[in-house]
Amino acid sequence: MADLIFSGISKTFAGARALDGIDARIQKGEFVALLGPSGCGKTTLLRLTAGFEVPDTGSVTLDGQVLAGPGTFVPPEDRNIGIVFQSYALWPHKTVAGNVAYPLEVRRLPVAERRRRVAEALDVTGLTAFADRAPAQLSGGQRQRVALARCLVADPRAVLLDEPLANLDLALRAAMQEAFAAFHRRTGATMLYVTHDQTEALAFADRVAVMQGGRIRQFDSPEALYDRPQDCFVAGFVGDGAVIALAATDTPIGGRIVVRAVGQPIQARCGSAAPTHICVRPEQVRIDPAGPIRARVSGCAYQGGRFRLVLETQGETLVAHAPRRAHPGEEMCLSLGSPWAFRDPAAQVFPQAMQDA
Ligand SMILES: Nc1ncnc2c1ncn2[C@@H]1O[C@H](COP(=O)(O)OP(=O)(O)OP(=O)(O)O)[C@@H](O)[C@H]1O
Repeated sequence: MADLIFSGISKTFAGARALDGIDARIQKGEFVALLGPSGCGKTTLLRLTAGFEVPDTGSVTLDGQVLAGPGTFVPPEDRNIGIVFQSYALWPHKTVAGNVAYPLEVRRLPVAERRRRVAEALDVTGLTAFADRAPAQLSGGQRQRVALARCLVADPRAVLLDEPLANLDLALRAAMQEAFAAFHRRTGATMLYVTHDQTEALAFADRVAVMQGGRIRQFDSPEALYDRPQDCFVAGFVGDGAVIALAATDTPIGGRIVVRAVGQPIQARCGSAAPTHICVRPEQVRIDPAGPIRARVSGCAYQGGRFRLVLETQGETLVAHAPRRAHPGEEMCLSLGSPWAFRDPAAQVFPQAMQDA
């Protein structure tokens, strides 16, 4: 398996920019998710990697080989990259084993070698017992596992997965997410996984590239995206909580800063000299009778074992988790524990210093 490098990639369709200067390096054996709203360019990046599209500028390199770039284009069939789509694209008249064997037949591998590799791929994907069934006799999740086995049997340099679980129901998705993660652990395959479901991306990917408007906004581990988002889009798109513009800030000392938000001075963690916003996750909002922030409940939803409260204070909306139900209109006091303060590159307004506020 191989390093996959995107360098300065842009792609325009009929005057509309689908990708706008993508730079990223995916390491050998990494499981990377491309996460972002509809139309942000995830599928286009995947299709460029597979060779179904050609970049306008920039290059795609796999294990030191330029696949696409100025004057170079390696056709899809010569890239040895496996692809799993949400539509399983199985041969209906072939058995499970026949479908999985197909790429090896095309390559004219000897029969004994074919049998060995098919048996191995069926074993890794938990399909050995289904080898002789037709695709029509399988569930959606089993069919998706056949597609995965067929892709793996060819020993690809990288595996691309385009929303592979989009057609499955919720319970099956959870089981299949676990199956993909187990598969990744077992094979060590470099995997690029497109999804707009952040639970899926955060749960299993080593790193997640959060995309918007054809650009990668942040490429980080799931915990870094959640704890230390770099801009308002990532803070709002990944995870639950609130993004609040700051009225004023102090000078940061040792990664901590006092900021003014929701009418209070608040101790925050910080990674930049002049933050413009804070990201407040539900775990950082404490319902505390002695807390300095007065808030009014505007919503309450049961989430299995806890309630998600939506709280209004000083024109801002916070989210908290609570052990008991609260009612709209109910008032409560809150304290905030260490939200994350960051500087949004697009922020126009520069916060005042605390002493001016
Ligand atoms: N073949 C094409 N012709 C014209 N426009 C295209 C083509 N393919 C993609 N686009 C446009 O490029 C942009 C990015 O599309 P892309 O499919 O990569 O987004 P996506 O993030 O995968 O979205 P989704 O989650 O909805 O699949 C969109 O505005 C889309 O309409």
